[in-house]
This record gives sequence, C-alpha cells and structure tokens, in this order.
Amino acid sequence: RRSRVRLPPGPTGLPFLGNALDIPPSHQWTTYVEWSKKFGDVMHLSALGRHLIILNSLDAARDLLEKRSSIYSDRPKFTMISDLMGWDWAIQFMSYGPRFKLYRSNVVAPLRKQVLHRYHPIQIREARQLVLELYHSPGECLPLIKHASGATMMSILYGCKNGQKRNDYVHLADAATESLVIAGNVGKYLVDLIPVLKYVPKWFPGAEFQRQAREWRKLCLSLIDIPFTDVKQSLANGTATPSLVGYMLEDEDKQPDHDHLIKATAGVLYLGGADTTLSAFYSFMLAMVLFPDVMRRAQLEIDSVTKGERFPDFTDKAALQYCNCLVLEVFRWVPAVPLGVPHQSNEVDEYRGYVIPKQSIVMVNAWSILHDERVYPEPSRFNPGRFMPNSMESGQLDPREVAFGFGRRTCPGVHFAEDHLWIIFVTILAAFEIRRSKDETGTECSLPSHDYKVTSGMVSVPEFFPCDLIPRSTSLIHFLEQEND
Ligand code: HEM
Repeated sequence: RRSRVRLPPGPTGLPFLGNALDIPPSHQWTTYVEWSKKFGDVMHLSALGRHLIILNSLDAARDLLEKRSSIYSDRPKFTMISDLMGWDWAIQFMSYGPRFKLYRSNVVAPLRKQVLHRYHPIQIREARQLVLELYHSPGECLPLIKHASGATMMSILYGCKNGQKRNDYVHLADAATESLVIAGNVGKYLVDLIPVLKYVPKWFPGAEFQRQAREWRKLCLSLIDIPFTDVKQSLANGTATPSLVGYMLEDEDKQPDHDHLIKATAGVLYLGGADTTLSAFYSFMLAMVLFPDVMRRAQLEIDSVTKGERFPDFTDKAALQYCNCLVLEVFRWVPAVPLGVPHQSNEVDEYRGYVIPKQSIVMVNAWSILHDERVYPEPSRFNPGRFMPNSMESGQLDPREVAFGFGRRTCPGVHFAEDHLWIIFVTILAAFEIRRSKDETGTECSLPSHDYKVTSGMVSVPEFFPCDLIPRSTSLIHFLEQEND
C-alpha cells in the first residue's frame, strides 16, 4: 500500500534519517527556495521519521492553512518545552483544542484594534525615552534598541515605567527566552522524539535533560509569576500605573482560573512580541542606513506635518502615508519569522493529487513569498513606495498577509506590532539622521546593500551593523528633556 501513496516531490533521503543530513543547519529558507525550483511549491522532506511539508507559495499556504484550517491548525508537540520546562501556558506551543481556544481568546481580546489606543500613551512615552537615551549614548545604539524593545513590552504589560525592577524583568525574560531557543532546537532532546521519556526520574543515569528542564522551569514560572504579583500588589496599594495586566485584573467578567489566564496572557504577549518587534526595529535601522533616499523621503513627510516643531503622534497617522508604507516594507524586506511557526496536520489529507500524511509538520516559506520578484519587483530593494496608493507598483500583495502567518494560528499581534513599530520609527526619524558609521580616518564603513546578513532561527534578526545617529534638531531634543523632567 505504501508504494501507491504519492507524497509531494522532494529530495530523496536516506533510510530512516530521511533528509536530516540534507537540511542545512541554518537559513533553511534560502535552500528551500532553491529546492522548490526543482520540486515545486509543495515539497516533501522527512527527518527521523517525521514528514515535513514546505509550502513555497501563497496559493498553497492559503489552500491548506486557511481553507482547510480544520486540519492544519495544530502545532508539533514540544515535550521538553511544554511538559518539562513549564511553558504549557504558552499558546504558541499549544495543541489545537478547547484549552487552546480558551487561552487564545484571552490573548486576542487585549490586542483587538478597538482597544489598542489604551497603549498609545505608553508607546509614545517609551519611543521618546529611547530617543533621549540614544542622544546621550549614541555609541550604544543597537544594545539600547535591544533593551528598549523588551522594556517597552514590560511597560505595556505590567506598567513599570523604568528603574531596576523593569530591568530585572527584562533580564529574566532574556534568560527564559534563551532557554527556549536552546530547547527549541529540533533533535536536541530525545524526549521530543520519544515523549514517554518524560517519565524518566531525574535521578536516573542519563536523565540530564530532566535536571536541565528543572532549572529552566524556574525561569519560565518566574517570568509569569513575579511581575504579575507586583502588579496585583500595587493595585491593592493604590500605586499601580496603567497596564495591560491591570486592565485584565480589573475586568469584572471573571473566568475560572482568572489569575492564571492573565499571567499566561501576559507571558504569551511578551514571548510573541519582544523578539519579533526587535527584529523589525533592527531591519528598519539597517534599511535607513542602506537606503538614505527612503529615510529622507520619510523625514520630509514627517516635517511637512510637524513643521519640525514637535514629535509626531498617532493623530498624524492618516497624514503620514509613506511612513505607513515603510512599516509594511519592513515586514516584507526582512521577515522576522522567515519560515513561520510550524503547523501540524491532524488527519491525512490529499492536495493536488498528493497525500499529506497525518501529523506532518507544515511550514510556509514566508521569506520566499515576500521576495518573489513576480510579486515584488526588485525584492532586495527597500522600497516603501511600492505600497503607496497610485504608485506605478501599487496593488502589490500586502506583506502582513504572509509575514504574520495563516488561518486559525495567525498572529494576533499584527495591529499591535504595526502601531508599536510605527510610533518608534516616526519618532526616531523626526529626531535623527541614521548613517553608516565612520572609522577613525573618517571613511564610511562599507555595507553592501544587497548582502546584509540575518541570523538564523525561528525569529531572524539582521546581524550587527555599525551606524551613527546624528540629531536633526537640538531644540526638539531639549523639548523632550523638559518633558522628561
Ligand atoms: C514584527 C512583528 C511580528 C511578526 C512578524 C509576527 C509573526 C508571527 C507569526 C508568523 C506567527 C505564527 C502564525 C502561524 O502559526 O501561522 C505568530 C504567532 C503569534 N504571535 Fe506574532 N508576530 C509579530 C508580533 C507579535 C506581537 C507584537 C505579539 C503580541 C503582542 C504577537 C503575538 C503572537 C502570538 C501570541 C502568536 C501565537 C498564535 C498561535 O499560536 O495561535 N506577535 N506571529
């Protein structure tokens, strides 16, 4: 019977190992583009007995993950992460089912478009705070941006404006997410392939993974417990500042297990939002360094609205069309999640005459769709103009439809991310020229515009690149300093 089953085409693998040795250890999306030229946009791979389906086109992704979402909304099981390290509250890793639906509805509620205005004052304050920090420590540009990404999320979630407490939360979150990145390496822990090993006791010889998981579990639980308890306490003392967790705690409509759901929601939002928005922020900085004409056009647009006398805010959004398109182009140019988050099929399916086995891991190559030159002419060029209404190139696919995933697992943070990045980008552009760094001799560092490097992993980020920030108007900065006093 097996010989009659026609799997989608793909490179021939070895017995049992399958394509495990063919799949490159990093930047798989570029290899998948090459393979898809030979095997087509629906490709089959296998690794250690698991079926892997790679979708390299929008049509295939929509056909399966959206039109057949009842089959393709599950996630592969990460036993090490979910069962042993304690991340079973994170919907990102949760199997599709009633528990997932309950947790996801709690995550979606605070991210609805209608309530996003609640976070605008915090987002504006944090963007301006960052401008001041960059002004005072221009040499620290990229580390400051990294810290600010996590810190802004912490402010929104828990209301901590600044200070040691917020830094501690960010460091805790960094350590917890670092453990996730290590454990998320498919194949690193045998327990992910043989889940029954999770019952092996910690003292058993060779059960090092159990001892490691116990250490990491402490980080995972502290991440959701400590800041949550602080907010609860400050609400009780009457010292709380507005925060997403505060809003949820004050919500009259209490569900059973209310506190745990709120803790989980805040943890999920941090996990979903911090690294992805950091990636987009770095991509923006890199794009401004490599494409100064784009920066100038965006700055002209901002100046035409603010007259250079104030910083832009959300009321200016409708007037800043080019800046809005700039955010879209960031999502397209360096997709933060180039291979999406893997889905899993929960029954056997047939597509275009091929069989997709039950429990196949299904991945969409977002990078290849967003860099397809048939859809986006000159895909390596950072060109927000391609999305401007009435431009020669307008009518191109909205990158949000790809970069944020598909179907019932699509990213609930898309509108939040857009606002979050928009206000940071326009505030930075109003304040600074962003340029390539110069060396001691005054020569600009060379950075090839089509050969920038990005890190590999589920979330991909442009690699370090030296850049300088030159204030555009000292009076604007002084205005911020007075505001801050
Ligand atoms: C540049 C910004 C972002 C990008 C590119 C991005 C992209 C994605 C992608 C590709 C997925 C997987 C979708 C799928 O499985 O089909 C996802 C899931 C998710 N994202 Fe985002 N995201 C971003 C920002 C955010 C933000 C700001 C939040 C929250 C504040 C967030 C929360 C989540 C959550 C909770 C999930 C899991 C959804 C589920 O499994 O049901 N994301 N995101």
